[in-house]
Amino acid sequence: MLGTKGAFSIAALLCFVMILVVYSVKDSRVPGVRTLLVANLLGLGANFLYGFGRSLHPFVAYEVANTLYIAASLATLVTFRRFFNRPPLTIFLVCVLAIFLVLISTFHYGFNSYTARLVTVSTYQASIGLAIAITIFNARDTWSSAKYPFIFSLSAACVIFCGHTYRVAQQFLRSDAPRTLHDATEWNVLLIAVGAFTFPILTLGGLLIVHRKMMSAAEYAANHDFLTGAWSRRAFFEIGERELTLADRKNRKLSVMVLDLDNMKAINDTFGHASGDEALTCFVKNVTERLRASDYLGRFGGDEFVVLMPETDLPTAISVANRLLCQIGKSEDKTSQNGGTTRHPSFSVGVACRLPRESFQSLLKRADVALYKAKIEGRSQVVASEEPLLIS
Ligand SMILES: Nc1nc2c(ncn2[C@@H]2O[C@H](COP(=O)(O)OP(=O)(O)OP(=O)(O)O)[C@@H](O)[C@H]2O)c(=O)[nH]1
Repeated sequence: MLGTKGAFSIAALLCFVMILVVYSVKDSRVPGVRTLLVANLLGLGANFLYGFGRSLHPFVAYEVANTLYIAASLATLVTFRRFFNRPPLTIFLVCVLAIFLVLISTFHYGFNSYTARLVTVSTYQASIGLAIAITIFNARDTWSSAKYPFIFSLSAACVIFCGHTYRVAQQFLRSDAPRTLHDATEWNVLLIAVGAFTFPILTLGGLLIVHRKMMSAAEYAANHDFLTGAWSRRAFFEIGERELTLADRKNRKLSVMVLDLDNMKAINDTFGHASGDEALTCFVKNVTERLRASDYLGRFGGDEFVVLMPETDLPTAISVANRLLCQIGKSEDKTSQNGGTTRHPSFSVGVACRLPRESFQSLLKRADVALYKAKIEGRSQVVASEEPLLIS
């Protein structure tokens, strides 16, 4: 049967392995990774001292070991709060650590009681397990479609809460409750093993979350334009083909509009490239705010954008384009927060509604031809295409 020293040694080894793995994602830019690294360093020290510190000075065996353990779990809590952009509550947690240290010293030097120390440590650990579980649960709206890393971590935090609560209860209920940390009764070893192993397991959950966040960031970068956040050309085509199939199946209309900012070159040449960038970003934000949630705005390149409007016929698409032009294209240039001026260039729009069995490329081409007409007819206007083109 595994003894308590064996359990602490394995837990220390697991923390060491976790350090090596977490270190490999330290440059992932996911907030919380460095705190997770610190948590495992502290956990490694705590488990080592719990296992072998009794041969050292009592202050190291009791105060230092317990403080490292609690600091490790506080750092884990901060990690999970950072994962979900919650404030780390550093000052509050430092106060918790100080109170803990005072209590442990009191139950060591003032009134030497193993039970009192056990209750203190396990109550803290149960509270931290609960706090981590609540943090993960409260952020469920931000869990991506792949929920596994979040459910895994939530379960590990719940096991920590239940395990430590059970340990405290058993200390009062059982006649053979342990009198020292290294008491070799089966249930003492079992509970210590559960407590010691769940933190590396929680780290594993954290790593799964980091991995998920890295994948989400990569997916976002591949599918969105870096400057404006609009859908990338590639993603827009994928969405277009999907919506086209859907429109066919449900026998619904599908419209697109191609929007091109007027005289962007003049803005860049007169006010600088940064001003041009800001005009593009501002344009996307303004258009997005005025579209339905079911519409898609993509950047096709330069100052040309495309909007895909499912379930929209031509008259509706034209009125949407005119509304956008009226509300955004005719806005005055505004003084921005940093004292500069945000340019609101006007734009030209080509609109097309899908003809029966028409391909997505042909639909886009017709809208593009209509845009060209709008440009040569004087810009800042909407032109609709009704002519089918012979493109398959
Ligand atoms: N600042 C900035 N400018 C861009 C970006 N992409 C394209 N442009 C500029 O947008 C301009 C696009 O030129 P065109 O569409 O040919 O012409 P235009 O000046 O907008 O004039 P019309 O479209 O004919 O009204 C070029 O000067 C590009 O340098 C970008 O990401 N940032």
